[in-house]
Amino acid sequence: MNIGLIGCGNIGKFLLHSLNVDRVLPDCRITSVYDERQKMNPSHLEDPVYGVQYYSDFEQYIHSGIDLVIEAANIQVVQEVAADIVKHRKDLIIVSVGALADAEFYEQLKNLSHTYQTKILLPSGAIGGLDVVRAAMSAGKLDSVSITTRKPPKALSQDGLTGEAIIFKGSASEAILLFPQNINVAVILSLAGLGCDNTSVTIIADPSVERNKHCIEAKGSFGKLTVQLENDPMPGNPKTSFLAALSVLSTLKNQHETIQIG
Ligand SMILES: NC(=O)C1=CN([C@@H]2O[C@H](COP(=O)(O)OP(=O)(O)OC[C@H]3O[C@@H](n4cnc5c(N)ncnc54)[C@H](OP(=O)(O)O)[C@@H]3O)[C@@H](O)[C@H]2O)C=CC1
Ligand SMILES: O=C([O-])CC(=O)C(=O)O
Repeated sequence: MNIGLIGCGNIGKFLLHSLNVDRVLPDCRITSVYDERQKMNPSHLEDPVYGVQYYSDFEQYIHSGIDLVIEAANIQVVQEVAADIVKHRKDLIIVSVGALADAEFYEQLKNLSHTYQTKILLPSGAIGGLDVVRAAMSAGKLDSVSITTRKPPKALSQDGLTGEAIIFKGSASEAILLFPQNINVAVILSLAGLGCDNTSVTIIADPSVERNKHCIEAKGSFGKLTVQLENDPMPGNPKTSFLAALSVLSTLKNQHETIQIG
């Protein structure tokens, strides 16, 4: 499978290395990278390290023989290109899932993926427990869902703190507007469960932690779920957990499995 990538930051570079150098999924290879900000002429450039071509022209990129696109850039990029990707009948993995907190945009993409018979895949990212939340939700057995995220101050632009500080308390809808690079996890949790307006979020900057910690709690007539994660951050971006990058590989791998677990 030929993959198109958008976003060559921490997650993107990890994917390039894992898929094109380590060949962890031998059938999958990133062949094309898109960044419309790069005004190149000619509009594509070959990368000798990863063997990919870079495109700043969307039409050339989307017609470069790719089967699926992975977005690992930011929410704005999802808003700008996701619909066009689906309209070109390419499957799409969205990592900046915060873009889908906009219910109208979410519905638009859902309808397009139905019309154009494509799949939009949303990795679990830096958290777990979504299987339980979805299962409870599917029969209306879910009453409340919350996530408490605790990160080192530098990840939240709160350098200089000497003690822990709650920097946000509210809904996932509000959280993703204020912390678009830090709380995509709250949006995927919301999409699995009660929606962005009904999922509670607390964000704490804590100088005593080095890992990104997420605590998910869900309650309903199914019982109670508590998931605690202590994620190592990506080396180049303290905001982003390594698990988020791994979850993209897992999503890719899962696509081809005939037996689906969970
Ligand atoms: N779902 C989840 O659980 C998680 C989601 N995320 C989200 O995943 C995304 C990627 O994370 P991460 O790799 O750590 O982020 P980085 O900031 O390290 O990388 C983002 C990359 O996207 C590039 N970029 C920005 N604008 C464009 C554009 N218009 N076209 C193409 N590329 C562009 C940036 O380039 P430049 O630096 O030159 O601007 C940068 O290289 C982020 O949105 C992050 O918030 C992260 C962790 C968990
Ligand atoms: O990687 C993490 O721990 C969470 C994160 O940045 C996000 O959800 O945006």
